[in-house]
Amino acid sequence: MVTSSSYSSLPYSPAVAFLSNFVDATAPKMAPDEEGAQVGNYVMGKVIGHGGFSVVREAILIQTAVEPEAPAVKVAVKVVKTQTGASDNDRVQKMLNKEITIWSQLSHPNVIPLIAVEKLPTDTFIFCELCTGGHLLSFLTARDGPSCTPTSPQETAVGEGQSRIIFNQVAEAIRYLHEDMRIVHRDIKLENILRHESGVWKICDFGLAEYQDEDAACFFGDTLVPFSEPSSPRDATMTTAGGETDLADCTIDTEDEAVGGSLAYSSPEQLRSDKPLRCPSTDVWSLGVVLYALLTGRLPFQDEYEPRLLHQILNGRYEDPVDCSEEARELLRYMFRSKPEERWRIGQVKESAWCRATTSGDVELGGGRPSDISDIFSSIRRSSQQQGDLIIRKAGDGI
Ligand SMILES: Nc1ncnc2c1ncn2[C@@H]1O[C@H](COP(=O)(O)OP(=O)(O)OP(=O)(O)O)[C@@H](O)[C@H]1O
Repeated sequence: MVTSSSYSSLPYSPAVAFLSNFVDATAPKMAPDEEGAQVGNYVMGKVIGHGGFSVVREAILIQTAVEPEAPAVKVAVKVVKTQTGASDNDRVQKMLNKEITIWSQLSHPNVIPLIAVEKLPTDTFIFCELCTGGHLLSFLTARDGPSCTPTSPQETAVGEGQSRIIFNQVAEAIRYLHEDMRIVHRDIKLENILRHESGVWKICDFGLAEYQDEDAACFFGDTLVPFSEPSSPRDATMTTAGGETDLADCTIDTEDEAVGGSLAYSSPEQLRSDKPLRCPSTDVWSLGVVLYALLTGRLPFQDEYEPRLLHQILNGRYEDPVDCSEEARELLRYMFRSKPEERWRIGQVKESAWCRATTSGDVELGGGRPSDISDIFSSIRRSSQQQGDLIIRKAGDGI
């Protein structure tokens, strides 16, 4: 009997092979990164996002594009030029390869799965699960109408119940990276947290991710520097998470490779370091910035004048969100401890009173109930498996 799996070893489905007989060989060739071009088993669709060196598009699995009865399988594809035009193109390509290596090892319901990679002479195409619900920044700003700036959320807090659902999902993704995979993300921010159509929140962008540095002084895993319980942080309207630091004490290297990530989310130890840190405490700080934005609709550390912003971060100065529960404010204080060895680890964050609490608002957000979520996760996993395991192909491998 002929089944769809009978064709799995062929580069194209029979329908595509048949249609290709009618292609005009003299027609001008389409660039592979244009809408309508075919790359691997996908047809390029519209642009849905932009990164520093990438364009992100929708793409449709070819089998589903030419077979009208089949439901269209859409994915996202990040396209990075082989020659980005940057003076340090070699470094960009090296970082891209690192991103692919790390991302391809990940498998978690709150992490966007990588599906396939196609390397052509002109571009690299990274196919991954599509999240049609936008990023967390747009989710927060959309609640306040069109007057919001595109770079920071406004005073549009989503309420503690909804914040907890979103935050617990993101924190679970970070726990998986830190504890199960020993990886640090290093670019946790609202724009890198995307909403799947099922309502589940997932992290993306592993462009700065790295394996944890087990020898680094700031790594406080079980076997190295034992975690010391911090003394109770103070409770003040303007919270200061550490002693005063003078800007002159710090080395601020402005090169991407040195600091990396977005300044408003950077930890004090990262700002003080002249090289990128590989310790999980920096992700916990950035996650604290995400939590603060969820609870208040504002970023905790923001100032148009960069030296003042650096000063706020280095001294851990933020406005205590007095309208929030004491449990939420306590969690923020421990996530914004200036000394990384005093900051809560991700496991402690997940075990905090605020994360474990339940309120009536907890079931309101799409896919919020644990039983529904696990159903969604297994169906997503099934659909990802149907699309096949990760394939990395280079030009010349029969593409
Ligand atoms: N899987 C996806 N589904 C839907 N949209 C996506 C997806 N991946 C990325 N995007 C969109 O594209 C944008 C850029 O993606 P991404 O952050 O991965 O690119 P990048 O080149 O690493 O960016 P940056 O330079 O900011 O690090 C995201 O903010 C998001 O809006």
